Amino acid sequence: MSIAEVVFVLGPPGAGKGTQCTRIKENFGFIHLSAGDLLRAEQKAGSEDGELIANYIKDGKIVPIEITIRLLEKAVVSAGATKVLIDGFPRNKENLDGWEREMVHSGKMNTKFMLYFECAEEECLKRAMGRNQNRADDNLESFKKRITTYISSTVPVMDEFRSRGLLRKVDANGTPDDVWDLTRQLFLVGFVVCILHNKHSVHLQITYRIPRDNRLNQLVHLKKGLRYLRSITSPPQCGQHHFARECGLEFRRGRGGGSWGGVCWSAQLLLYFIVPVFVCKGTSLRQSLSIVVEILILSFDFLKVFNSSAINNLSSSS
Ligand SMILES: Nc1ncnc2c1ncn2[C@@H]1O[C@H](COP(=O)(O)OP(=O)(O)O)[C@@H](O)[C@H]1O
Ligand SMILES: Nc1ccn([C@H]2C[C@H](O)[C@@H](COP(=O)(O)OP(=O)(O)O)O2)c(=O)n1
Repeated sequence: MSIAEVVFVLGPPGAGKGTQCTRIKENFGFIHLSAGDLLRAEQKAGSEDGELIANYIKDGKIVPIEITIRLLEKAVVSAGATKVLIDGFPRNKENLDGWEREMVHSGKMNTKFMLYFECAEEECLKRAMGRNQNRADDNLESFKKRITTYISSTVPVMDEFRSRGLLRKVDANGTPDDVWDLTRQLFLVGFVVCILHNKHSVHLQITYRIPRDNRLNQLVHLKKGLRYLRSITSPPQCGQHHFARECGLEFRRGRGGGSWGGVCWSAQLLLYFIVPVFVCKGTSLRQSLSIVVEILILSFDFLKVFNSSAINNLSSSS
């Protein structure tokens, strides 16, 4: 069986993690595991850890990792899933260390990235109080404790993912539909290809959809790819006027200056949705097409760096 690819989902209590996870599950074929739900179910099933779990949850504290990891592993294995969302985990350093020790280093699962739903505390409180799921911890006193635990224990774990370049932040203050619009973009990775040809040349337009986070790494990768492409094709023409400049790999300095901070906003916007257009000219159509194939292979490689499994949209017309 292939190794499960895991996306963690975090954010303050009541931010709407579960709500968005349901949509991700329906649209992108993930299974959704909520660490909190698994713990609550274990408690209700009357397990020997039941009382301990109940006390931790009421006090807004984080249950010891041995219990949580056992439940998570069992759920992933029994679902036989390869794309897994784990909501509400890792909640503290102990959770993260346990996960890496038991799951990652043992080769059982791969961590893809962490999705972070950022939402104002008052809004979270309002949502949690209106949740109506009869939860023992959806009261003001428990909520305050959960927020305190979130700030002291969970935020450092998110910082760790940020420093690894694996944190994808979503503004979760809007309506569920607004938040979904932002969330889905992070999973839409792929490219659309349009091929037009005549006798000797092939006009190839590739539209990439890549996540907005970690754009600088993408830019570096893209730079390498484009340099290579320019060596095998005529210089790429550009579907978007800005792109010409970016293909030339000149960065305008942002107002902030500095080395990384200086990469300008337009480059960042471009990386969200890139439309390079290549005119592939060979001595024959066959030769032009072989160049096209090479570009496509490179495009796949390019996307592998992000979420190759999510390549979801490949079409061609001629
Ligand atoms: N964007 C949103 N705007 C308003 N209410 C929301 C939003 N997202 C979720 N909710 C509601 O807020 C409550 C908490 O959402 P939930 O997904 O359970 O949060 P979490 O899993 O982060 O604790 C639920 O009643 C849900 O219907
Ligand atoms: N990794 C985890 C996840 C949840 N828990 C416990 C402690 C949390 O306050 C409760 C509820 O978590 P859940 O993710 O369902 O809810 P909120 O995001 O806090 O609304 O479960 C835990 O101990 N360890």
